[in-house]
Amino acid sequence: LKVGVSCCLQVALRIRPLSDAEQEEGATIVAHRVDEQVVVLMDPMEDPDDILRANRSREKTYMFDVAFDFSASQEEVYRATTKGLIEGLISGYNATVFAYGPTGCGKTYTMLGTDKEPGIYVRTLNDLFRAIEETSDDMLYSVSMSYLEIYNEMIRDLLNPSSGFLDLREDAKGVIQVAGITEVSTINAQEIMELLMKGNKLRTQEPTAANKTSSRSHAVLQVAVKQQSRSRDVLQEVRFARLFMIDLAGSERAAQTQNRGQRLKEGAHINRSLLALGNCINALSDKAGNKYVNYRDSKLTRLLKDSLGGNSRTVMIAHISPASVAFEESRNTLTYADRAKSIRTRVKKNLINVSYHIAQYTSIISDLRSEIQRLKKKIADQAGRQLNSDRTDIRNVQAEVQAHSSHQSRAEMDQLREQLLYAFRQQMEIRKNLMDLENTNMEIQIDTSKHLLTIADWEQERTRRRRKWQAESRKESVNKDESEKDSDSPESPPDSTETREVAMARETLVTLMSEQKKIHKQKAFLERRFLELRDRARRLEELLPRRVSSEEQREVLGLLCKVHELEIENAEMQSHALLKDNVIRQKNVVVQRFEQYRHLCDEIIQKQRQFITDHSLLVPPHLQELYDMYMRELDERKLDRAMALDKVTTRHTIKVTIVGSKHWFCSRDNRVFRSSPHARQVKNAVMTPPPIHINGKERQQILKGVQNIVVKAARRRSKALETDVLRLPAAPSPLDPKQHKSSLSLGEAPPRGLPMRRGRQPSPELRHATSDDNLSSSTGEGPGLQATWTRHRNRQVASKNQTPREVDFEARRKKRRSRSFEVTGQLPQTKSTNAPRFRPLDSTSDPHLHINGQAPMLRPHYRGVLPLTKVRPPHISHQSGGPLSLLHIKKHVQRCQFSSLLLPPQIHPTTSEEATCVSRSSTSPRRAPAPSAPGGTEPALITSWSEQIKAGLKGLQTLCRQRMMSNSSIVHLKFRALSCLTSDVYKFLSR
Ligand SMILES: Nc1ncnc2c1ncn2[C@@H]1O[C@H](COP(=O)(O)OP(=O)(O)OP(=O)(O)O)[C@@H](O)[C@H]1O
Repeated sequence: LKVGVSCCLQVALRIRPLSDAEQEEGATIVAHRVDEQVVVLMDPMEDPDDILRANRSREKTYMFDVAFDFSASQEEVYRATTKGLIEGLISGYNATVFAYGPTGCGKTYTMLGTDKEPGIYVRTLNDLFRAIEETSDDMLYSVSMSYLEIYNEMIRDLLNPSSGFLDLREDAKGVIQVAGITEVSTINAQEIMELLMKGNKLRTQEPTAANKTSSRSHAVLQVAVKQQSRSRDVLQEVRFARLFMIDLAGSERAAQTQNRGQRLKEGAHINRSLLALGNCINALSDKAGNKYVNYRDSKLTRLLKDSLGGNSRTVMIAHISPASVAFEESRNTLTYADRAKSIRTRVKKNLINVSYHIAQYTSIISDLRSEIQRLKKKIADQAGRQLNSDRTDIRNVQAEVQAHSSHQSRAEMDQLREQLLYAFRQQMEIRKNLMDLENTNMEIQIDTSKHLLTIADWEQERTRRRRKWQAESRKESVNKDESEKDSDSPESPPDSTETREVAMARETLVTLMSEQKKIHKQKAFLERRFLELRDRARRLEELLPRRVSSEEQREVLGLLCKVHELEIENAEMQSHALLKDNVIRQKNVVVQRFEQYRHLCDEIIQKQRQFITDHSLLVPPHLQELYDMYMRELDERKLDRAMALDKVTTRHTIKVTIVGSKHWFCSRDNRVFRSSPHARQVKNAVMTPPPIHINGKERQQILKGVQNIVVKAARRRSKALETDVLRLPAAPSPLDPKQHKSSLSLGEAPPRGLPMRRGRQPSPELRHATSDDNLSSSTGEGPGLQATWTRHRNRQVASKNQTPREVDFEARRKKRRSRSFEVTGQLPQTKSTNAPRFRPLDSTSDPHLHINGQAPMLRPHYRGVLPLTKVRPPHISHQSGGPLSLLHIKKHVQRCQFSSLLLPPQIHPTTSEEATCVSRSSTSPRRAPAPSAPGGTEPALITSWSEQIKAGLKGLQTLCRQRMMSNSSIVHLKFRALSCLTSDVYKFLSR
């Protein structure tokens, strides 16, 4: 807030016409307007024959800023009192207009008026909105309005009476506010008038003997105006101001109003608050300024605090009746009004300066300005010194001639200086405009890319949906015969109508394009103009040495030029800084997108992993390897470091969340083989997830009635295992280390029909599979075979150590998760012939699963399992996707320099020999070909995750190509790798 200017409270007086009642009473006119400012009040009780009082004046004269009598129109009153406040209001000056006077003297008439003769409220608002409209091309306004009444010392919202009584509060700046008042934002005069009329009807009005439509409350209309420039500037000024328009209740004498009961009580309150107002006026008008101003005596004075003694231009319109019968009231009113004239308020403009991110630019410019000022002063001093020397050497003719010539040269130099300054100023102006244009252009570009992204996202989504629909309808058409097709027509294609957001994005794009064109034109024009001006300035600079005689002058002008050059250079630098800033902002948008996808990737990988763990699915070695690599990547915070690097570069905060408690890890039993040092390291670094507690009730529920499902599931799984083994390639010879190594990959699995691992003990996996199939063998089905695929440790342990209760619990848990189990107790038809998905017996060895608050007896063999609550039930569908090949993955992984991170296999060899082979081969990345898909189905959920990831990354790739992505390229590539991993998991699951 700027320092205020002291100004006096303006006081106007209005004398209403004699009312019918007064005429009937035979009252005479005692109040006369003498001229525009002077009013005379005559005492009707004076007896001209009273000799004792003969020398006393019969009349009292009052002078106000303006005075009106019965002949004054509403328009005249408004023009002379309030109109002038509007300009100040929109420039940021608070204003108050209040009508004061005894009851029935015309306050409401002046403020509200009638339909035919509207009062100050309407006229002010009309003019305010007109003024706003006139300047709305350059300025941006927001206007809000509230309307309240103070009735019996209680504040009521006239725009929302149901809000009850409101309180007055003082904000941090000491401005009085009405807490919870309704503020209507509009710049429509008609709308405001309607609200006003509505509010006024709610105002407490009762007929009294003195006035048929006596207002029993003080009505306060508050209009708040906020204004700021539309054009973006280095320093943006926001101006705000409040206008109070107050129609006070009239002071009254009980005898005159003949009020009783409620009216009398109202009158007492009105008089009390008016007395408080009078006291404040007295105190404020005290010439010595010693009196304490007690605003706190009434709500009215608290509300008027700023209007009376603070930051406001205030107009008081005092009202009196001209009738002799109202002499006393008129005299009191005139006395108070007269006193109020000497009240001074300190008005200041309410300004907030909003500086933008180019604040540094402002400071440089202001420094340069002060430098220019200093130079100007130097020139002026020099001229002054010259003048003085002229005077002293008046007798010296030679000096006279010199003076003459120096005067001439000074004039010339002044002219030159003016021209130079003008040229420089214009150059600066153009530079500034160019910067603004550049800034706007950048913002448009950012907006454009955002909208393009919205459209691209939508189009990708549409394509995805279409493809899905096409695949489904193809499948349907294969399954259904013709007659069925006729009766049950296929689903309609997915809705491809654009969303509102996309339509709006397209519309906005068109507008942005045209804006951009306009900006380009303006820029070209300004650049041409700038070049012209620069040439002109250079020509002037060249003239300098010839025109300027004094060396000092030349030096000064040279400096001036230098300063301007620097100024321009600075402006250019700032312009470049802005440009860079905008580029960074653009990049940041892309990085943020990457971040989103990274989280998505993490989530998918973990959920898929959880899925694998829960259902004890077999994990091919190369996938396990990739997964371990992913875990290491997470543990070593590599991605986060890359993100941090990007953060530093872009100076933007990108939230990078480490998966934290979701870290989980699967290791082999040390009794069977020794993990590599790195694996141990990773294992040690893995965080343990919180244990899962299952309450007794739930456990009981779980235990009940799932045995059948367990048996059925096991049977089906065994069948499926059999099928899988038939599809697996031949196993290598156990004696050949190379082949041992290769045996870990599916490509070198035993040939179809060959017995597994002859001449050696079955691997734990195999043993496990066999033991697993104990259940199925009990149903008369043969054991399933599983050779080289990694199986979860816990499965083995579970089969040995699990109690029936735990088994039952797990089966129950599975049941909850699998819809197909729930409905039929069997796997769906299409799945039953394929790889097993659900292993009800396997997951109960989860070390973190506490039943009845007790830790399980088993030692955990893998640490960290996602909490059960994180796992979603797999939604079964029959759609196949196109997973990326392993080669493809490797390509990307190598490109990202992941190859060095492809650590020795966590691929779970089944014997110590195998472990040796593995450790030997640990330095080279696996080259296992992608397993041939046995064909089958995958849960739709996983399909959609993978598709989302792929589609998203594809979009990002395109985006990266379009933009400068150097800073984010690492992150990008890593995301690619993550995506590949996810795809592989997906691919695996789809078997
Ligand atoms: N200047 C005027 N010209 C014509 N009629 C007027 C004028 N001033 C007041 N009146 C009339 O006088 C009557 C009383 O006026 P008004 O209700 O405005 O008084 P008031 O001061 O608001 O009274 P209260 O304090 O009791 O509300 C109204 O009927 C109004 O129309």
